[in-house]
Amino acid sequence: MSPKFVVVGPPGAGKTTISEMLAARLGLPFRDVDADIVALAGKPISDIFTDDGEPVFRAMEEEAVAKALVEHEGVLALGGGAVLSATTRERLREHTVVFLNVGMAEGVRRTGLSSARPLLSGVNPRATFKALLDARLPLYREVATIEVATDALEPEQVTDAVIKGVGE
Ligand SMILES: Nc1ncnc2c1ncn2[C@@H]1O[C@H](COP(=O)(O)OP(=O)(O)OP(=O)(O)O)[C@@H](O)[C@H]1O
Ligand SMILES: O=C(O)C1=C[C@@H](O)[C@@H](O)[C@H](O)C1
Ligand SMILES: [Mg+2]
Repeated sequence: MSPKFVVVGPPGAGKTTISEMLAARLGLPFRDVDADIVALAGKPISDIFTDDGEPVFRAMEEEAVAKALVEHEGVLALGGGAVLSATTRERLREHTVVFLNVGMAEGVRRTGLSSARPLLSGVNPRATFKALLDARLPLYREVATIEVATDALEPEQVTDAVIKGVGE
C-alpha cells in the first residue's frame, strides 16, 4: 500500500484543507499525520511541544509519517516540518508529492486565523515565518513532484491546479 498523493508545505499553505478537498473530489480516503500524532499522544501538538519539547515531537512525527506512508492509500497530508527529517525526505522519494507553497504575508494571515501553532506563537510571527520559509523551501522542493503557489487562489482553485498538475 502507498498513498496516491502526499501533501507538504509550510503552515497555512492549506495542506489539511486541500488534501480533504482533493480526497473528496477523487473519492479517496484522507489522512493527516498531525491528527495521527495527536491521537497517539492523547494531547494537542502545542502540548507536546510544551511538555516534551520539539525533538520528541520530531521523533514521533518521523515514525508517524513512516507508518502512514506504509498504511495509507489515499491522500496524505504531512505536518509543515516533516521534511526537516532527512530520513523522511528519503522515504518520500518513491511517492507523488504535492508541495503547496504560500508566501510570508498570506501564510501569517492564514495561520493567524486558526488554531495554535507552537512554532508561530512567538512575538514576531512574520520574522519567524520568513525564517521558516527560508530554511525549508529547498527541502520542500527536494521532495516535490509538483509545486502550486496558493497565495492568490481559493481552495477550490488550488485543488483544480493539483489535479491538473498530477495529471488526474
Ligand atoms: N487557498 C486558500 N485561500 C484562503 N484560505 C485558505 C486557503 N487554503 C487554506 N486556507 C485557510 O488557511 C487556514 C490554514 O489552512 P490549513 O489548516 O489547511 O493549513 P495547513 O497547511 O494544514 O497548516 P498546518 O501546517 O498548520 O497544519 C485555514 O483557516 C484554511 O481555511
Ligand atoms: O511547521 C511545523 O513545524 C509544524 C506544522 C504543523 O503542521 C505541526 O506539525 C506542528 O505544529 C509543527
Ligand atoms: Mg494541517
